[in-house]
Amino acid sequence: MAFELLTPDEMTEADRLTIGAGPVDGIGLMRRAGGAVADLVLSRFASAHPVHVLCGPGNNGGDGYVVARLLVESGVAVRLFATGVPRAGSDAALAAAECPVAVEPLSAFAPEPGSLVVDALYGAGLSKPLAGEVLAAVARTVEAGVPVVAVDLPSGVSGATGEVLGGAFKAAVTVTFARKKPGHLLFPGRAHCGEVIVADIGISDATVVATGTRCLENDPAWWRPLFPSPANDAHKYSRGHVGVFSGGVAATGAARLSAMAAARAGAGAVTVLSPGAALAANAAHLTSIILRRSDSLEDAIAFLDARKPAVLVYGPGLSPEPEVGRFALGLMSHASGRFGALVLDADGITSLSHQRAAFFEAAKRPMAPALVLTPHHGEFGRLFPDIAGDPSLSKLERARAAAAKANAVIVYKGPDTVIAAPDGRAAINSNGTPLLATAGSGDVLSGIVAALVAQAMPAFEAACAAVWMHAEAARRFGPGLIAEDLPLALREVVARLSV
Ligand SMILES: NC(=O)C1=CN([C@@H]2O[C@H](COP(=O)(O)OP(=O)(O)OC[C@H]3O[C@@H](n4cnc5c(N)ncnc54)[C@H](O)[C@@H]3O)[C@@H](O)[C@H]2O)[C@@H](O)CC1
Ligand SMILES: [K+]
Repeated sequence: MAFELLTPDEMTEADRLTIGAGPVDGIGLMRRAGGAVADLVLSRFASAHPVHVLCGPGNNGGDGYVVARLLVESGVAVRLFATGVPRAGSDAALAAAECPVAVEPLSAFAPEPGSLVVDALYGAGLSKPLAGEVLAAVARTVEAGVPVVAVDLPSGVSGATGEVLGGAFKAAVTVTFARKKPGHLLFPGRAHCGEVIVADIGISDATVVATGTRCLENDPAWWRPLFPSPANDAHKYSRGHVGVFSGGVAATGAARLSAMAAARAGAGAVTVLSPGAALAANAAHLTSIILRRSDSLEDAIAFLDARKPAVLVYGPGLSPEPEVGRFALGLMSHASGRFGALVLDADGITSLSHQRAAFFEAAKRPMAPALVLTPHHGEFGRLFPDIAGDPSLSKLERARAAAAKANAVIVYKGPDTVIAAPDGRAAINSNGTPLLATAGSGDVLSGIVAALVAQAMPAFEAACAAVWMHAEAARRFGPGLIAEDLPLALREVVARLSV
């Protein structure tokens, strides 16, 4: 599986294990890394003249010296600008010694029309914000508008967090090695990487696994084997029954969006649980979705006892008041034997910020339902203010910390949605689209998650699949999308996943 993401530390470990196992040594890996970048330059930027290779003092710079040598050997006009000198005896020093191109100081670098910049200043070893002549080189490159090929990462982008430290190159193409890094997928770094190409430099799949990485790029390739398909003898309830709680008379649409999405994502039966005052509003807009009155926890429990739905969705169209959170806690304490999982979204999450401790305690009880929380940034900050307020944590680390704290699968939404499980597994989504930045799209997502869990897909994989399907449906529909379009747009996505 090639979807693992390696943090810079894990990548260092992969290098170490590979070199330790032999026969390739450090300079051998560096020659392969530089060779992959040179191949890319020759195939994609054949007319670039000259190529300006910018080299830093570490191994990223070492890759740059290899690139410069190989390009010169291929007849390309190359100028090489360096900041700092590779440490004596290092692989980078060896690469520099093999490079026939004269070294000019970085301060002399000025992009020329028609040129290409190869950014080999800093990669995995970025340790502080860009400053001084490096920042000036970034500014001159942006001003000149010349294309940039970044080696491993655009200098200034943290491979671990996607943060931009001080400033960063904006690459047309980034060539990284063995596997992508979280910083290629997390914003703002992702916006600096351009197209990301992963070059094989001889680090084996087994070595990648041996680093202990527990983070994946979200992709159907690894969750599709768990994607549900109905058994030949299925009936509507065996295909998974989802219950969705509706808001009051002026806020019923969100639950219906969620319910429709659940039905389109394969739930055999979906029930909207509506306050009496909103029954008529819901009834006017529902056909295949079952409608049931529910004005109290007792009403809800009566439904659970009678129908034993697999999954409940609680949040769309509700309000952030404490009683909404108390109702969620009530559902959780009556889950055992009645329903298997609870998807909390929107104000179902915000309302619990009034009773955080009770919620976290309830989530850890042995008989608690499986939980999936789908917060956007604001909701995340309200339920997990300590985690959200810790500037040392990346979005990936925040999602993981929240998943452990709430004993829940966390879908931390955004352009770079992170899905994290309480056991430490995580995924970063990469097919997101700004088309999803539209009212009601989150309600649809919660319905998809619920439907997949109701069809017995494990919660983490279901959440990953739902996030991917949601974005894929939006992409297929295209511009003009509103949330109402998403459930029908899911049809084709489900059909393709089901073959
Ligand atoms: N054998 C290996 O380990 C391999 C490493 N590879 C390359 O090696 C890179 C990692 O090399 P390193 O660990 O040496 O790290 P880097 O080359 O990314 O940077 C480390 C050096 O830059 C300095 N530095 C970091 N940030 C700075 C800043 N903002 N301003 C000024 N100086 C700064 C550090 O003090 C250190 O001297 C990868 O990104 C990849 O390109 C590849 O060649 C594949 C094989
Ligand atoms: K770089």
